[in-house]
Amino acid sequence: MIRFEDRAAFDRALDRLPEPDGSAIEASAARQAQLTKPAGSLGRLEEIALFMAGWQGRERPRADRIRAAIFAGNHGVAARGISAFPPAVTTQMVANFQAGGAAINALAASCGAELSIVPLDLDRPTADICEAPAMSEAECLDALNAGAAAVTAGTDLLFVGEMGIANTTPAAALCAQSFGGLSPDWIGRGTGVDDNGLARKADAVAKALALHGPHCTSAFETLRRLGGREIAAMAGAILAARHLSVPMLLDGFISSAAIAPLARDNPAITAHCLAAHNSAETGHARLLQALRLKPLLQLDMRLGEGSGAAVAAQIVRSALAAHAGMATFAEAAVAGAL
Ligand SMILES: Cc1cc2ncn([C@H]3O[C@H](COP(=O)(O)O)[C@@H](O)[C@H]3O)c2cc1C
Ligand SMILES: O=C(O)c1cccnc1
Repeated sequence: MIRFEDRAAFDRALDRLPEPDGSAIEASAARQAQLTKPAGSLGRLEEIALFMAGWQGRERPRADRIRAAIFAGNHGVAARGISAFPPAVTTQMVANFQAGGAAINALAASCGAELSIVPLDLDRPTADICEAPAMSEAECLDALNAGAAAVTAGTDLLFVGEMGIANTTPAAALCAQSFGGLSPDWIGRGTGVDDNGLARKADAVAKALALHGPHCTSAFETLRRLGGREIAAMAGAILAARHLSVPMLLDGFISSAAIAPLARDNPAITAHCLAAHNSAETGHARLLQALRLKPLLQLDMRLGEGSGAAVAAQIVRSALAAHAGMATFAEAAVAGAL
């Protein structure tokens, strides 16, 4: 298991990222070239198979052990009227996850993922990012480590998700801080705020950036000041997964925003991640471009919880089923290309 002892350990882990297993990728590509289909005809399914081969270190990667971790946190900035729902919904939805009644329960079961729910100090919202850093150094480290603790070596595929009323606002702030651009580019309606709510979000992001921007000199500091516990937990899980060579699916706007400050410091952090889908939330398409990730799906989803990743996991399973299960030209006695 990975644990970040202090912020310097987190910085070091982000600085020294392991690479995928090149020989497994080569072996997998050699097998792919022999399968009974025109070269390239399975399109991105072929890329996915090689991606998974590299991180799993095997010619025929598997999708038997899929795990999902959903992190939940509450946000002080929610008091600014920036969500269409009250903050109490975070805790209520955690109970719903635990009872099996949320979208992610159904979708995780459908893709065969083992789901863990990780509530993070729900009775202690983070500070309002317009007034103070969201978290102390110790709180941020705890959240990063809660994420890291959810990652198990030998997992075939991992995805992370979140629940935290108001968290599209810190997510927008993280994007603006990490990649620049105008705040409105990163601000969307989240759970469905009206125009006044949208204006309050823009105001909150502008205030937070003015207060913290000059101090956001590292990924850790950016997450600590502008993020939230569930967001830092997703970042910790992403970095830990990299060090345990576990391939990942990123979900929507918020899970992609969690990796943004890491990518700002070390763009190579995205190499073990596939982007599951392009969320309907404003800013996600721009964010995926900045991360240089091409989403697998465009389903107009905008839920979070890891829901888009659970659907995309089905695509990964299909890719690996074809790669492992198809006959070669020789085995099937089919003539190869002229
Ligand atoms: C019932 C319900 C279930 C959810 N599941 C995920 N979210 C999503 O909506 C929230 C972010 O949007 P905003 O910034 O507008 O609050 C997060 O909790 C996110 O996971 C939900 C929201 C609600 C209301
Ligand atoms: O894309 C997401 O992750 C998202 C969008 C809106 C609300 N909650 C989550």
